[in-house]
Amino acid sequence: MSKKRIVVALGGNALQENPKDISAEAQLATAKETSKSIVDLIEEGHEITIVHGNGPQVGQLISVYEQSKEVPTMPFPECGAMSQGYIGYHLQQAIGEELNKRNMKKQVISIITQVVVDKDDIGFKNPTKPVGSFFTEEEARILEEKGYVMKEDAGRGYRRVVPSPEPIDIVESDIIKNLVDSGIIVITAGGGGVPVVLKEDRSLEGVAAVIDKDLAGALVGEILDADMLIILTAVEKIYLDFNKPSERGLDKLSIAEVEKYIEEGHFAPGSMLPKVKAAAKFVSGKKGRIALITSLEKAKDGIEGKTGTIIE
Ligand SMILES: Nc1ncnc2c1ncn2[C@@H]1O[C@H](COP(=O)(O)OP(=O)(O)O)[C@@H](O)[C@H]1O
Ligand SMILES: NC(=O)OP(=O)(O)O
Repeated sequence: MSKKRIVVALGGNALQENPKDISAEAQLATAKETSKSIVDLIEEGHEITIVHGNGPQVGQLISVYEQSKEVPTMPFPECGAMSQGYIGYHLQQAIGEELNKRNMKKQVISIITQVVVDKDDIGFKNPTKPVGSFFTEEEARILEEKGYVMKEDAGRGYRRVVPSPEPIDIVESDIIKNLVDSGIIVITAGGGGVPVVLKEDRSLEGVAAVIDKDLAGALVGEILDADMLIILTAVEKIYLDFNKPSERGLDKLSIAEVEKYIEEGHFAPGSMLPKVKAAAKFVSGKKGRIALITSLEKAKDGIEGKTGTIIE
């Protein structure tokens, strides 16, 4: 298998394996497990850059601040940056330890990343990104009365949804490229990056939103001119008729098929839909690129073409 430049987008289960245990200890333990699969890929000789989600964490941070009577509410971009910081710290420590255990001399660093969005993005008018914990329908109705927008999330319960504008550019892109070019494992655009808008005077301003990390992963892949985007989530493959008796897994998808199946409504918004869109976007950027959607445990088999869904 030829050595590839790969962007790996880590899903929620790579960080909070059990959504009911959101403690720092549990997240660090999960990050240590996740690191084994990541370092397996590095050991194969691939150049790996990591993007990770923050949906549960950023939502939990926001609600803690909103409920506190002692401290002022912390704005969304700051909570996004905090989530990048502590998730990056867990992954950086876990991957570093796994590299040491295997006597590998590679270095790993996480970067607080700002991602530019359009202030007029349609996503600001229509919140779609699920964040925070899962609630029952009854709990969701009470939260709606407090002014939250709540939506059902792919059959798993109700979650708060927030605006999710498209990522346009990465402020730190040159630094990321230089680090990756010099062989460093970079953790970047965590939680899709802290969303910022570029003002007329060229200054940046954080905005209340959460960018989809898979779309941010596609952008990181574009900036690094990566060969492959791997989206690791809780399912081994993409399915048609997901969760229905007629469910069937897909091994390979062309861009035309992605568009057809999106049209037919096979991919849930806020979960699988942004993943297939991100994969298609990355692959459409340049001939020869491929995207893989599979589970963390199957990442190595997926790269070898043994499982997962390939988009090409
Ligand atoms: N067509 C589909 N095929 C596979 N999974 C799907 C499909 N539609 C929705 N899903 C759901 O999407 C989930 C992945 O989205 P999500 O949990 O938001 O990702 P992340 O791993 O990034 O946190 C899967 O675990 C599955 O429950
Ligand atoms: N920001 C983001 O896409 O997070 P999740 O993958 O955790 O939803």
